Amino acid sequence: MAEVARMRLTTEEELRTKGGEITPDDVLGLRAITKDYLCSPSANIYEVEFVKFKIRDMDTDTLLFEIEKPESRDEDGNPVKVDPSEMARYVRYRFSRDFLSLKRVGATVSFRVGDEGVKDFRMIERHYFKDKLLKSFDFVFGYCIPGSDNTCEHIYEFPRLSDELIEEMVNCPYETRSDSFYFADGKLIMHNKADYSYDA
Ligand SMILES: CCCCCCCCCCCCCC(=O)O
Repeated sequence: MAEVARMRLTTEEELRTKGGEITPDDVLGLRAITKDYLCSPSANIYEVEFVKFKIRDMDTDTLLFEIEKPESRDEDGNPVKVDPSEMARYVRYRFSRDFLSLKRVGATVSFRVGDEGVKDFRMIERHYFKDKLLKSFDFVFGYCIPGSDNTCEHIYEFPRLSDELIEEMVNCPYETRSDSFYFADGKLIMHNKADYSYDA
């Protein structure tokens, strides 16, 4: 509670016009899903490239979702670097109602970084239903060495959702949304969005 009271509230409009870099504290102050991206794909100066993502229910070790990017190759069969501006920044997930009763979900992400090391790589991901903030996650990847392939799993501890809220979320597909903000050395370098339905 004390932490929330100390937090500086921010708005998307304010961050869009503030000038300079967007910081973790800036996005932690947001109380609504953003309408647009807070940085352009070209802000990804470290050429971070996500190549694989999977999530599992940690209590039963059941795989819930998995996606792997097929590697692009040139005519000689050599891997081709993907232009960051070509990477999808928006993902739509369709889960069943049961997903909302899970307690802990493990998300394993594999990513490459370019020729420069990434200091303090961190993701802040904020989940909303309509205009309500459900939970904000803060995952630290730490330092990534130049040219490295990295894989790590972070744990989403689910918030407790009332039966009424679950019912509403199931009945309002894609009105549950998230903003994923990625920082390197305290500066915003990537912003991805997702939306969710729970009626599969
Ligand atoms: C229902 C509130 C808690 C939500 C926790 C959801 C965990 C979902 C994991 C998938 C997040 C992927 C985000 C993305 O693709 O950018």
